Amino acid sequence: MASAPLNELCLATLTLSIVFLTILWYKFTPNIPHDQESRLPPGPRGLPIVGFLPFLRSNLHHQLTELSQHYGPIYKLWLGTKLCIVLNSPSLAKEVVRDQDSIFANRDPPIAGLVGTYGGTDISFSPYGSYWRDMRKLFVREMLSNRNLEVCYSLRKHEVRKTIRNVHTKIGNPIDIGELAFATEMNVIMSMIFGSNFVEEKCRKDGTEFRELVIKFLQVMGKPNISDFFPMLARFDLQGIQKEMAALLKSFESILEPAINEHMKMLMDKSEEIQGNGKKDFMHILLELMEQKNIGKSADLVQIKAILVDIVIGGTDTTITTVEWVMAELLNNPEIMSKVQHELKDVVGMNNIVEESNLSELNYLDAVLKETLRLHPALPLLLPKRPSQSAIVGGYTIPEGTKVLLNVYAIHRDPQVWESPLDFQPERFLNSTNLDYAGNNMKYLPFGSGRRVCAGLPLAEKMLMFILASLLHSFDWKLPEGKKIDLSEGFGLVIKKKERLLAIPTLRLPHSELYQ
Ligand code: HEM
Repeated sequence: MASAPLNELCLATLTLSIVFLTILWYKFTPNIPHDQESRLPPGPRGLPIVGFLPFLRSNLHHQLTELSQHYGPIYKLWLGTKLCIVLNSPSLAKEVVRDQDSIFANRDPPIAGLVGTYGGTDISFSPYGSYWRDMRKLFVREMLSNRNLEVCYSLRKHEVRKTIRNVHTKIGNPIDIGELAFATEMNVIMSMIFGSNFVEEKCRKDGTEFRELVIKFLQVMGKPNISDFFPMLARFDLQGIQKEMAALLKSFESILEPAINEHMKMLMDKSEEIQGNGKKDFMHILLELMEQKNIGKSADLVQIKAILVDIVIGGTDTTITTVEWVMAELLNNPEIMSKVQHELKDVVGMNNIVEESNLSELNYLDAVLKETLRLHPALPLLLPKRPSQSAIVGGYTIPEGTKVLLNVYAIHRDPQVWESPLDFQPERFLNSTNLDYAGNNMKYLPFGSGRRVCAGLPLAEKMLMFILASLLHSFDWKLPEGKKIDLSEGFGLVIKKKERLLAIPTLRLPHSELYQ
């Protein structure tokens, strides 16, 4: 008996909620003009109000690839009040990142992404325009200039050698490859940003904690958030995602702020240490440029911190995930691993350690890396785009403000584009002249293409090749007894292996001093 009023209450609440949501839906669903609506691409029918949202799965890129088999290379999904259009072919990619790049260079960041980047004041999520252009120029031309990358080689070498020494102490024991790659990449990035002292003091102490933080940051950013699909609900933060992201950003700041402050002080004191040998770390370049531009003081700091989020969070997880996938594919394909090591023996020699000058000669390893990024692109849907005006793509209308996903995962595995697309065959990259990372060939886009192509590409390529060549030249690797490779994927903005990869190293080089 007592449950009857409760049921009535539930029913009333439910009815009211439906009425409320219906009103909101009508009020906030973008008003697409009738002539445009009839020219939208096809797509699955969702439910009223929520659209396709209840049917989304956690491995979104798989699901979107399956949908392209039903609805064709361009289709639409209504996700709450948000219209989302997915592109799944090289010719459609060309229309967007080549023919109409200036319209599609705008981003559609998730709300968690905005919270995690101080309102999108970083490079990745800032809208297309002069602010983004200045920030990107500063990063690409100043921080990642050829000269600066050359000058920083000693830092990269120092960290990679440290990793080799570390593995040497664990010969015969299982090593977590992701953890190893993380420590190396993070130390390199941190020393390039703050100088090597910071790495010794800080990263060493908080290494594991920091890794968890980086992983969590990208997981939270990739979580489906009701606020993104019903923006009018964002203020309620119903899933607590915005709050969680704000807390993660605070933890990130607590690690970086002392170093930023120290640099500011050093710059103000014009200390010898920083002036000296032309070897400026990123922080120094950033602070100097900000000072030259006379941007207001508080704006400076926010911009600096936002750029650091891109480099530290965006740059490291993509790189280490890729190292992990390469090693997993090589352990799964021993004959390919042996070809890589043969090449290392020929190019580097068994009495030498890998130097960055060797990397351009390692054609087979380069092909292995490219093939891995074909099958396992770290960002399989790139970063979402939002056209700044309505456009026609594939003969269909894409209205202004739509979320546009370029499904690189589908393109990279399309049997009409690649022969035996699911097989791991590095040879397919050996004699191809235009399958590079710059996004010139629309069938291969692991770093995106057009104006918003990955800004960290020169550093990413150097680091990936250097870490992999060094690990594979110094050691032989095998799986722990009885273990099989599991190539299934986890969930998040960056697609990682579901299971951590453990592998056992044995010595490969003849002289112990090559491990010092
Ligand atoms: C394996 C390593 C990496 C992969 C696969 C990767 C991939 C990508 C992709 C797919 C995009 C989006 C492109 C688009 O939407 O068209 C991107 C953007 C970006 N990446 Fe990377 N990335 C990697 C490493 C790095 C590193 C090491 C850094 C920095 C040090 C970096 C910094 C950035 C930035 C700043 C953007 C935003 C560019 C913009 O919006 O203008 N990435 N990356």
